[in-house]
Amino acid sequence: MPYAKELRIAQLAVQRATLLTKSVFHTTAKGTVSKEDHSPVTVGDFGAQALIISALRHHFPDDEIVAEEEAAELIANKPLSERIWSYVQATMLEDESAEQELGGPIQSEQEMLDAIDMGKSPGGAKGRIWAIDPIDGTKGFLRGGQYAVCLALMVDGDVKVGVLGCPNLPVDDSAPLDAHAGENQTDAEGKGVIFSAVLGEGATSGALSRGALSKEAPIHMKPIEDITQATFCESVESGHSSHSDQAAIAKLLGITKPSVRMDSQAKYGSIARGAGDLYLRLPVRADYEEKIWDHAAGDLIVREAGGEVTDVTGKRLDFTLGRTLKANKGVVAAPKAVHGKILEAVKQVLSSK
Ligand SMILES: Nc1ncnc2c1ncn2[C@@H]1O[C@H](COP(=O)(O)O)[C@@H](O)[C@H]1OP(=O)(O)O
Ligand SMILES: [Mg+2]
Repeated sequence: MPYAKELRIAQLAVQRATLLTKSVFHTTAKGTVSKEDHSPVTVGDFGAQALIISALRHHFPDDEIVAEEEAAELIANKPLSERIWSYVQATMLEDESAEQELGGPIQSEQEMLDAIDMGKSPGGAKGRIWAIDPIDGTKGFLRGGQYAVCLALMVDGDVKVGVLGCPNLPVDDSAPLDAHAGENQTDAEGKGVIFSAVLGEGATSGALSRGALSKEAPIHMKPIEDITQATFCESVESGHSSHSDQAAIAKLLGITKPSVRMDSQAKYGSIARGAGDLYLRLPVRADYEEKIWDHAAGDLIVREAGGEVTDVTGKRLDFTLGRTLKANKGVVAAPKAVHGKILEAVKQVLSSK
């Protein structure tokens, strides 16, 4: 299979980084990390980014990396840096050979800071570029709801590999999404899934456990026979996408079920496995540029599961323009067969504003 090594390393790196975010969440819940500047998001974001970059550097030293965080804040804040370092040191895959495969643990706090700072690539249309979002869905993470650890490889602007670690989604692909999918899912029975895709090779899901990664199963979007029965996913945050425009589109399509609100790229994974049908992300602010790390993995996973992903004008997401999707506005993701129909409704609602 093409990109087999990249896929394997990406999956293990996401698995390990996800473990760190979970342990930060749990320690925080017990009150250990409580000061403002040691917020669980900050600690989890930096720690997960360090772990992912160190694995990528070990295997693919010449690749570029686009990641959300920079180390400057930590260099100016020693207690915060030490706090993150303690989590990074304590996080290891249970499967020892997999841990070794990732290049083993980071050796020092300085090495951790150096790793964090290797995510400053400007991105672009040429070469091999990884995009990392160590904790996508910050608000969901804090609520104990949905968040995702996201990693994608682009080659000459084309997403080739995408991996999403979603620790609070059900393992079972056929578990229906309900309106509470985004709430307090932490450590509920049977939670934790890793979605993966390689361009041209399909998309899969598997259990995201502490131990060796389980065998994965192919996933597919659900064929929609009657659009009025569709379930659509949207952000929890009304500042990230327009709930009112999305409601108007649903109404125009005759959809009567309430939307399922959840944070992060868990939305892409959920529709890719057929648990939901559509993902609508209508812009709130005309000047917001979506970040490549917020979409690269999800875009590929949905397309490889039989879906189509465009912006609100019908253009494919364009990952060649740097760290943001500056040529796109919003996201419309749906099974191929109905995407055109959804897009018509999107255009109609937007033009009537
Ligand atoms: N105005 C905005 N429009 C769309 N997305 C936004 C906006 N502001 C922030 N975001 C991004 O939305 C992502 C979360 O999406 P979701 O609502 O689907 O969970 C975050 O990565 C966040 O970026 P940031 O990390 O810079 O805050
Ligand atoms: Mg994000």
